[in-house]
Amino acid sequence: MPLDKMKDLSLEGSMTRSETDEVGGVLLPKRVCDRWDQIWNFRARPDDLLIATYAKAGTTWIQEIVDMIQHDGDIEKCKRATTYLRHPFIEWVLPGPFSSDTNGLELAEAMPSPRTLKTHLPVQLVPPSFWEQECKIIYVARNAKDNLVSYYHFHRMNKNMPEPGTWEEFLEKFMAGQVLWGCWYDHVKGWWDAKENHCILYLFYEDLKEDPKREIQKVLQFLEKDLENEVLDKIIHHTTFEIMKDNPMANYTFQPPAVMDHSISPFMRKGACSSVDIYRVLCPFNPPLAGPLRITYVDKNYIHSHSLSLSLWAGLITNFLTILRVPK
Ligand SMILES: Nc1ncnc2c1ncn2[C@@H]1O[C@H](COP(=O)(O)OS(=O)(=O)O)[C@@H](OP(=O)(O)O)[C@H]1O
Repeated sequence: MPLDKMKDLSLEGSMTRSETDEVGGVLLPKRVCDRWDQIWNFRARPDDLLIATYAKAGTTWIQEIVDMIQHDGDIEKCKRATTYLRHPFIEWVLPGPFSSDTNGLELAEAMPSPRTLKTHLPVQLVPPSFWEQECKIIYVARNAKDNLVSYYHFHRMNKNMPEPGTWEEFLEKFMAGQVLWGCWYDHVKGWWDAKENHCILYLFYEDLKEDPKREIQKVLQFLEKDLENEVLDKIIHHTTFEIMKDNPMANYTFQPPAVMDHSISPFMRKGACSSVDIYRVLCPFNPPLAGPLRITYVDKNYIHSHSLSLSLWAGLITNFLTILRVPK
C-alpha cells in the first residue's frame, strides 16, 4: 500500500470490523462478495503462479521462499516491496476510503508477467481462468489446531476481520466452518483432491518446519529452477521465522495499527508446530448423528477418513477439545 494511503488509514483511528456474506455457502468478507463477479472473471495468465492456502497456514512464509527462489536468493530484490504488493491477494478488497488501485484485483491486473498471486479461496471458488490457463499452484496446508489458534489471534489483532468473540465462541465457529474462507477441512481436502487433475504442489507447514531444505527443493523442482547449494542455504536462512519476524517487508508491520495491532498479537506470533501427537489432527466437522460416524485427520502424506464407534468418537472429540482449550 502506498505510504500516503497508510497515513490516511492510521488517521482514521479505528476501523469497522468486516461484515460477512457468502458465496456458494462459503463465508467471505462482504466487500469480497460484493465484487464477486469481477473476482470470478479474473483473467489468469499462463505463466502466473498461484499460492493458495487456508488463512494462517504459512502463506507469507511460502511467499518469501518463492520470491527468494525467483530472485536467485537476492535479498535486496526481495525487499523491493511488502508481501502485499509483491504478490497481489486476488480476492482482497480494502475498505471504503482507499482507492481501488490497492485492491488485489487491480494490483494483479497492473502487474507485468510473470506474476505470483495469493489466494485463500477454497478450490471450488478459484476463478476458472486459472484452470483454463493451466497455471502452476502451490498449496500449503497446516494442521487444524495450530491453524485455528493462529487464526483466532489474527482476528484479535486485525481489525479487517470480523470480531472473533471469546476463544470458545471462535472454536465453535471454526468447527462449524462459519469463519472467513469457510471450513478448514473442506479447504485442505478440496485442494488435496484437486491435485489429481491439476498442476498443484501440495506442501505441509509441518514439513517445511521439519526440513526446510527438502521442502524448498520440492519448490525448486516444481518451478523448474536450479540453484547452487549456497543460494539454497541463503534462502533457508532468510526465510526462518526469526529472520522474517524482523523483516519489515514480510512481517506486516507495514500495516498501520488501526488495521493490524501487533501489540495485541504480532502477525509473526510463534511460527511453531504442535507436538507430533497433536499433529494427527482430528477434525470433528462431520456431525456424529448425521450418517455413519467418521473421523477425519491429516498426517504427513494423507487425509484419512475412518468409521468409528460412538464411544471412540466421544473420547476422541473430548481429547480434541481439551487440546484446543489452551490457545497460548
Ligand atoms: N518463516 C516462518 N516460519 C514459520 N512460521 C511462519 C513463518 N512466517 C510466518 N509464519 C507463521 O505463519 C502464520 C501466518 O500465516 P499466513 O502467512 O498464512 O497468514 S495470512 O493468512 O497470510 O494472513 C503465523 O503463525 P502463528 O505464529 O502460529 O500465528 C506466522 O508466525
